[in-house]
Amino acid sequence: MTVAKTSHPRTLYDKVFDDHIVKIDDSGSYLLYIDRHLVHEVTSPQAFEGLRNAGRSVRRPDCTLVTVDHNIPTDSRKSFKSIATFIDQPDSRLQVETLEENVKRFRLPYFGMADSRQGIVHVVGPEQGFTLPGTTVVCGDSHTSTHGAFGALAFGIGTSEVEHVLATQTLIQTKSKNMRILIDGDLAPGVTSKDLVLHVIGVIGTAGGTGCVIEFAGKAIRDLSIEARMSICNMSIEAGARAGMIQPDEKTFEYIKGRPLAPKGAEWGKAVSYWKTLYSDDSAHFDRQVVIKAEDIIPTITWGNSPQDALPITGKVPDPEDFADPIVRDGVIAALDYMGLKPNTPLKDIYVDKVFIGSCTNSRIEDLRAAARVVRGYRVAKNIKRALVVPGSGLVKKQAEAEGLDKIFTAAGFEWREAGCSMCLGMNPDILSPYERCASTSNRNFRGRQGALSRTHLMSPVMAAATAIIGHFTDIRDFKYKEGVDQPKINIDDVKESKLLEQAVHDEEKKPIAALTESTSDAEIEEEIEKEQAADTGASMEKFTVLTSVAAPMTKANIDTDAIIPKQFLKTIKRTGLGEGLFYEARFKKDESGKVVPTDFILNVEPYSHAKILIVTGNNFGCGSSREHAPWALKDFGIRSIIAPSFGDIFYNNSFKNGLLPIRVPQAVIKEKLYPLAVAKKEITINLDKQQICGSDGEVIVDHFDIEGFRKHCLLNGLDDIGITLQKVKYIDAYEQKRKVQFSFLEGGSGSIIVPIKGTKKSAFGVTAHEW
Ligand SMILES: CC(C)[C@H](C(=O)O)[C@@H](O)C(=O)O
Ligand code: SF4
Repeated sequence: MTVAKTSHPRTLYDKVFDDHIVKIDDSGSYLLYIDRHLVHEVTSPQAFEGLRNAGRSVRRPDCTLVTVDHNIPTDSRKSFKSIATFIDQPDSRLQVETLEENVKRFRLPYFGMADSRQGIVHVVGPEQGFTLPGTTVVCGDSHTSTHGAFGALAFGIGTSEVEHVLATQTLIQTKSKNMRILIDGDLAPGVTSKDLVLHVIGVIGTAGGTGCVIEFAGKAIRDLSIEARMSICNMSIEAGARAGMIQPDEKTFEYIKGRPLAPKGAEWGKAVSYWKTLYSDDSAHFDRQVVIKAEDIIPTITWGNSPQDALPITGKVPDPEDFADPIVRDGVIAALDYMGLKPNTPLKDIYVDKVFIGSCTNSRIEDLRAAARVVRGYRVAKNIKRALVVPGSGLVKKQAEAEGLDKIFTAAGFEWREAGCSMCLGMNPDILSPYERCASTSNRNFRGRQGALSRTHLMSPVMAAATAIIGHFTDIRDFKYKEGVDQPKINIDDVKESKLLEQAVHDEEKKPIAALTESTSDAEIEEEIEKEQAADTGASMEKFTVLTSVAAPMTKANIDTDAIIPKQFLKTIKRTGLGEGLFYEARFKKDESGKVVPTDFILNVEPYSHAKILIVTGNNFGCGSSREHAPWALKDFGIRSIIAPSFGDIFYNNSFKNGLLPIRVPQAVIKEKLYPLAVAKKEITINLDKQQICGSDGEVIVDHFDIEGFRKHCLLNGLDDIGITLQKVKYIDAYEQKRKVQFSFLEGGSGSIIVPIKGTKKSAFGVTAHEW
């Protein structure tokens, strides 16, 4: 374990980072130990396949926790028997079944659909006490940033990195910059942490936190509950940050205490002593600081297709005429057109069709309580076609039912669903129809996110609930709550929550093992393991040396990974064949007869349909979701390099793992030199070794672009970084030995959860993860 550098003042992020360094590479990249790895069905199949192909195993099942969330229907599970009979959509079913196969094959702690503890990964981790202060937490999901609310360093990773963590329990990382957002003062009544984070993103923009870990600090943050803090860190990814963090405090410790996977007995005291050291020192250096007055924030909603399109509810739909920059103006025109909005319409005059209360941002018990208080005694407005409440986990659902919230919602005309991601991105059947407008408590309003041509407006649970009742966007501060004694009761009782958690552990341990997907027998698994272990180890990646091609020009900013590869293509369990889905919504449309036909999108036009390079003038290419399907789709289409002023952090990382070279070039150089060449259909040449970009006549356009040494080395030589890390296994062993002593309270992890495997040799009732 590298000794923490204590000689100079450090930030919270610096401290957690330092405590996880396994090894610093000669090129300056860090091998970081990962304490907690959450896994779901969408981003893991290809990672497990990679392990199997290389004969590798999961290094720390006890640091791993698996659940299903994205693909599962949210219908009642009263008649649930198995995935095979419950999930109708074949590709969703295959993804969940594949996860169950992998859980069996690698003996991993798992909350399946029959387990009351199943839910959205980012709700389940904290709820179980798996997420702890000062830990490194990762998941193949961009909203892993949620867990930073506990003072954890938590970030989303791509599938190649999921595989890396499964195999090595480490990740190769570079150090991010430190950014602090200070929110002083008090939030006004009716203003929630969701308004706060939407306001922040409105101020700093979706690229505002690029390259940084943001620490949220100040009185307004300290005053928030832990669940409210989670909503803030959750959306730090929408601000472009690698992660969001909040200093852990007494409220944090109180929240964690007694949760099933939290440290117990003497380990608890040891943990708290360490957690109390996790704060930014007084004179610690922040590369960037933004100060916001809490009093300036009023209930906020979004109007466009980027979370930065946030406005106070008292505002009006923007007018393109007010924007001088042509890229921004065109973006506003396109967003208004997509969203079906007229400039200068007061936001409060906009009617909606559907309301969604759920997602990893706002589906916890406090969110549901707050929304229930709004709807109590009312009925949803006549124009509302559907209003859904989707609790974040089975246990949140039980808790809400114990408090009577479900009755309040159903009496008002809401549907009360089972836990999952649901209409946040509609990988399950919960979607909007084309042109439907939704008031949503989720975190992304990208085009097509909630269904093809869907229109999403982000807001807090109380604002969404009030919209459902009034029928159009409403300022919650003007809303008349019905608090009278004649109203249905909400029985808030926090004691019940810990009882429910305890009870769930007890019940689930006693239950007969749920029937997991059974297509592979245990004997077959054993045979497979032997074969795989005898197989060759070490995968490799396509080399990148010199690339010459025409380049396809694009001008948009904030091209998100939902646009690069929409959700319907995420249901594959393979890495290949995704080229067909690349920029699907922009590349294809339906003609009058309903036939799908190509549009005049740049990649459909010769010679760009054969371009190997993309040149993008707008900032923040690849922002949003962690889906590695985005670089897979680009690669499958034939693209090998993207040149842009800036990139989404996770997309940038994921590209390198797939032999794709993202190059950051100043916007002015792109606009003045590279873009004109692309438009003129001239070839350009990228030389990775020289770090140069040249024009078709050999003229040097970019003399020296930046790329980190380690990444360059891997790309030039086509090296698989899992193989490289495994050569350093003695350092990982040494770190783990020291961790056992210094951070003994992290041992155990998810190890006490019974792995639901029927008929294994170990026990007829399953095995606990630590036995393996
Ligand atoms: C499926 C997953 C890769 C994705 C993410 O990383 O965010 C999803 O959770 C989302 O919200 O778009
Ligand atoms: S953002 Fe939505 S889809 Fe992604 S993990 Fe959260 S709830 Fe699931």
